[in-house]
Amino acid sequence: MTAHIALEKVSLTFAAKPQPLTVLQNISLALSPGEFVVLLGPSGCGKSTILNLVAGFTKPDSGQVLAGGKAVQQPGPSRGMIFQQPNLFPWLSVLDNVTFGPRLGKHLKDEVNAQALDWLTRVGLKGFEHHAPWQLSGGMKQRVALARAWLPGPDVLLLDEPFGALDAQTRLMMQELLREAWLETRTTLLFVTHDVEEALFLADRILVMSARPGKIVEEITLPFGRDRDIETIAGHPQYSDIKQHVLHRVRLEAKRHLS
Ligand SMILES: Nc1ncnc2c1ncn2[C@@H]1O[C@H](COP(=O)(O)OP(=O)(O)OP(=O)(O)O)[C@@H](O)[C@H]1O
Repeated sequence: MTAHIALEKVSLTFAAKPQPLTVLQNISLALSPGEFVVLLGPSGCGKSTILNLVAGFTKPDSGQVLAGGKAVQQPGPSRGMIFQQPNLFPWLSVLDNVTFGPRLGKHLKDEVNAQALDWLTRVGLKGFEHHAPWQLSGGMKQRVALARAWLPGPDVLLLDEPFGALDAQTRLMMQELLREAWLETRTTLLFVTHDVEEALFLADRILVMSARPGKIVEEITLPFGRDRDIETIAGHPQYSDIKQHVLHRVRLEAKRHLS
């Protein structure tokens, strides 16, 4: 199958002081259409930089970044991004936050509003469309961000530690919500986290990165199936071994980073 997203021999050095900083060196990776891939790796190894490259915010010094077989030239609605902070406009209602992008593109207001209400219902925010962001909890704000990212029907969603600031209970609910929306839409997801359990629950495949300059040092395809459940996954016969292995690998790379 043709890769939906690909980095081919990508290198990137930032012009930093006192010396340039090589963040990625000759890194390659590929995601199939509809795949859910999680990136794990030490702080500063270049995970967000990879998302920024795929989003089109940054360009590589060498190598290629491809989406749907074409070189990524600039950001576009087919590649959405969700950050740790929901970044909502405080002066706009929930509905206006969700519809902001499509309305800028002069899409029909009634049609966009109907789709936005549909997404707000899916993320459990029916009845909150006229609330202001300050009237919402952190988890509710991140639900708005999910609805906003999914509204334009992106082919790819890039998620940069989207649940990192949430409490454990809310995080679990958001993970389940994300999986449901992903299974329904078949969007290709590239998700960055530091949380190994989160990676195990969410991913089809985990990519472990080395310390900077970041490379993929291990790839683990999870055997849990797509129809998994947060309450039963830990009972899978391979869960403990895989968790231990991934934890060990991630800690090893983090130690290398510090030594
Ligand atoms: N635009 C930039 N200019 C200069 N340096 C940058 C720029 N963007 C990122 N960096 C540096 O590149 C390195 C990699 O950053 P990146 O955010 O990709 O790491 P990360 O793996 O996502 O880290 P974390 O897990 O801590 O979020 C860091 O040292 C960062 O300071």
